[in-house]
Amino acid sequence: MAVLTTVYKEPAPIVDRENPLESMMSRFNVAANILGLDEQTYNVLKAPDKQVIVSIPVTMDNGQVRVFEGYRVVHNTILGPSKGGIRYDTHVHLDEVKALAAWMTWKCAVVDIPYGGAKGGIICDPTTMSAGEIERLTRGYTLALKDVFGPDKDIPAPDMGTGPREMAWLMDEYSKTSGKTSPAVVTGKPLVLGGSLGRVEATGRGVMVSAIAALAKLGMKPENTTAVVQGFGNVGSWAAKLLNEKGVKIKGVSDISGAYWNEDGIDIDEAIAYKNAHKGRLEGFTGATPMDPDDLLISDVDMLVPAAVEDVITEHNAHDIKAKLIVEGANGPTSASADPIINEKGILVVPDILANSGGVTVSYFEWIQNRQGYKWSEQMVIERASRIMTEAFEKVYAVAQKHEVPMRIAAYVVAIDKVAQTYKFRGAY
Ligand SMILES: NC(=O)C1=CN([C@@H]2O[C@H](COP(=O)(O)OP(=O)(O)OC[C@H]3O[C@@H](n4cnc5c(N)ncnc54)[C@H](O)[C@@H]3O)[C@@H](O)[C@H]2O)C=CC1
Ligand SMILES: O=C(O)CCC(=O)C(=O)O
Repeated sequence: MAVLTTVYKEPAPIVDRENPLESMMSRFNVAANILGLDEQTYNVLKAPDKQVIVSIPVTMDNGQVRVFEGYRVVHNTILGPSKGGIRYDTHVHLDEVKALAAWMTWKCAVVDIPYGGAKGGIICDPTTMSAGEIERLTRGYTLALKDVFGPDKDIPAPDMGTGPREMAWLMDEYSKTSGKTSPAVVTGKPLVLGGSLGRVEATGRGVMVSAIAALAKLGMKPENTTAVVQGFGNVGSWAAKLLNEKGVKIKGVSDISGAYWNEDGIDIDEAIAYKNAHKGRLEGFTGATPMDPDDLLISDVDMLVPAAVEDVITEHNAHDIKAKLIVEGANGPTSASADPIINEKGILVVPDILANSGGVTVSYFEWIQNRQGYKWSEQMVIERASRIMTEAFEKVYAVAQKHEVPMRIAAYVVAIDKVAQTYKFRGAY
């Protein structure tokens, strides 16, 4: 018989991190002003449609029951069913999930796919949990949110700390409760369960596509470009690999275990193989020299690819950045306090809601394939996603030129304009 213990919350220190919701709102406000957004639409878009907090009891391997806290925030559904990943991390908190959900709304609008925005998260440390514990947690979370999720309502996907394995459990649990196999309820699934070819690498590939487009605007060639990548999980490792294949020399990489530098360029395939053989961590990697992680983002390279967590570029380190280009693989890696400093320095930033939108774009393709019951070729996925990303990049770049604003603000302008126009036509309030 399992013993019930008190509500379990991993320590979630958010010290030294700015509030991502405030960062999101401050950019939203600037873009809303540029658009002359009416007060009614502003107020509707400011507030998430739905915020659900659930307690998930999980029998741990030692027989004790821990109760985890989970969230799902649906920001907006005017463009279609809400879409967004699920994060397993000790730092998950409601304001973070609210910001991530809103970013999903803007991201889907920027790449013009028919989704609203949502995000979920559970406060937990998956690195200290067994596969069985994570499975029970994922199934419990799915059950608790079975009325929120649905192929036409709210469609989750992977984010930090989750991947195809968790999406498979979610799909299975949802299918059992709804009495029919429902692959389209979640994307990022393993291929055999209806996952799409190209989804695993899609976000990193989109980062690469937008980085190459940005380098062209700067008159730089990939083969003469140096870069560092912060975060070596799904997004970071794929971005590093695909940029490297285009000729970019990746001099530094980092993950939660530390940062690693090689002046001659890191062998990315070797780093990925090392990580895969060492529980997803680079710790002890001998193909590079350990360095202070704080120095990675201010190192002497042309391009930064933050692909880990929020608020790593702040007013405290922005002055020291030497790169000419920042391509945001992560959501919210740059806090609003750093924006004026970065703009003053003339650094080109490809913002998160554009640069990392390749993931949700291929998730959209996965959802279409599940509904069609027809599998696309990898080439088709790559070509269509690259075209969408390139068109979105050019559109945002043109809006930035027109309004003489940074690409980040331009991306918000494009997104909010689309959502606001949809409200006008639907007359939804
Ligand atoms: N997986 C996806 O398809 C998408 C992910 N993103 C965003 O990309 C970012 C990374 O997500 P994933 O790669 O999926 O997560 P992941 O869980 O696969 O990898 C996260 C990586 O970041 C590292 N990390 C964590 N804290 C760090 C720190 N303080 N400094 C340096 N490295 C640190 C981890 O060690 C790991 O290497 C997140 O912001 C996520 O929201 C955005 C769009 C889609
Ligand atoms: O693939 C998806 O549906 C969403 C991925 C995600 O969470 C993100 O883009 O931040």
